Amino acid sequence: MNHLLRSSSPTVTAMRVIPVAGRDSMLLNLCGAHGPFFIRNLVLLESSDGRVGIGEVPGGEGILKALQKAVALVEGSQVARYQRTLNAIRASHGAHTGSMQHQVSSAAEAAVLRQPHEINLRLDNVITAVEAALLDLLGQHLGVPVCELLGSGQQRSHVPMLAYLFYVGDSRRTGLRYAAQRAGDDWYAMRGREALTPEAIADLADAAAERYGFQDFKLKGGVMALQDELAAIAAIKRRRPDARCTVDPNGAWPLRDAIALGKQYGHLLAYAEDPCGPEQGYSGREIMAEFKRATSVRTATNMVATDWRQMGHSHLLGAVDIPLADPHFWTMQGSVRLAQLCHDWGLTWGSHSNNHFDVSLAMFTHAAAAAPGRITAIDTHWIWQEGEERLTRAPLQIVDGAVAVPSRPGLGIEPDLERIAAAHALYQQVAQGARDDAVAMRCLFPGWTYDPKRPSYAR
Ligand SMILES: O=C([O-])[C@@H](O)[C@@H](O)[C@H](O)[C@@H](O)C(=O)[O-]
Ligand SMILES: [Mg+2]
Repeated sequence: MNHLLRSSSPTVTAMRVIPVAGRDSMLLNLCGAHGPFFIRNLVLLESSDGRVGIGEVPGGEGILKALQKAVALVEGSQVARYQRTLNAIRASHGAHTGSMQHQVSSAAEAAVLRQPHEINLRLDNVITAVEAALLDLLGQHLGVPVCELLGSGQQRSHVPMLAYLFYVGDSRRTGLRYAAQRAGDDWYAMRGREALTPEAIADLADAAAERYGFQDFKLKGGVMALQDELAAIAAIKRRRPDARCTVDPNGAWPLRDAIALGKQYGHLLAYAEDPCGPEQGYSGREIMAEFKRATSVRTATNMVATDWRQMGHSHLLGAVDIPLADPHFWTMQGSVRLAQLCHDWGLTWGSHSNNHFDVSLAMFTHAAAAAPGRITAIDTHWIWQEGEERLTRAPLQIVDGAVAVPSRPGLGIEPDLERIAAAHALYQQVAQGARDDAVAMRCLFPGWTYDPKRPSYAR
């Protein structure tokens, strides 16, 4: 490198890694139930021109430690040379430049059965946290929004989001510290109350649509019997015939049943997300391809095409129409690169999500804003936190089912340091290591264990 190059780039003067926690409802999934708190990791960068850049990624010790290890590589670096800094972090983990597959968890962790929400935890989460914060700083320095620095630049003014619906357990029966349940029929009251039937799911869809204007709906499945989850979709469609609906059982449905019901009810679905997973020695990609061929239902995934190598296999098999390229594990740049490929190859880009704060909402928004062509409404868990949680002064808003892309420079958000300190204090009080959704489920069903092929609640 030529050290004599003159650069007007600001430098990073300080990097802080801050684990934070927020409150959640008792959302059910294949792995159990969300506990009363979720955790995330934040990166805050200060620059020599007096600015602050921010990034947010999943919580957990592995990512936290890897981010702390990156501090020495980030501090003192030039903001405009962010690629060089990201490559240095990759190299410090033994990854090649641009490699997408290194895990940050230990070999021992990798050896145990990985649950759906663990599949996407890897070095790219670490890269993304720093990448987002550096792009935020660079955008502010140059006076342009982050989406204009990604791929071929900004492609849309609004990003469509979907209503991510969950069956909700009765948190009062758990003895855990969930927020008190409220009376009323607006979204904020309903999101904390039990919802276990098709009509209750349709009520949630109505309340979410009323509050945020959604036209797209996703039900987290793997909880009830397959036909009951499709009955919940049918209940939404009865009330909203034009709704675009999908269901995501995280690969739990046996292929035979999924094909039989997919043929009967597939017309209700805009696409099916990870309907099936590995079976009888065949990979999830092979089984998904069989499902698709047999039912003609389009498929989406955040489980079987989660990096470039898997994408290659998936494409050769014709397994997936909609890769859900969450920037938190594809990186912001990687996610947009995949969006460009989807556009050129006739696939549809979308994004997966996990519980997140409003920093991630901005990150999703900028990545999706830079995705060319027709995209599918992207996942966000934000509706389960919106109104009570925030780490920025003015979170982006979901209006008419979409977020307007901010025209302010960088990510277009302003960190609220007091709220961040409070979320960190909560983390210190409640964090219990890695996410384990079995804990809350065992409060309802003592001795409950995860089974990737059995619904978690209706057993
Ligand atoms: O929040 C959840 O329970 C979801 O199941 C999440 O963990 C998944 O990673 C994700 O949303 C998905 O689409 O599979
Ligand atoms: Mg999914």
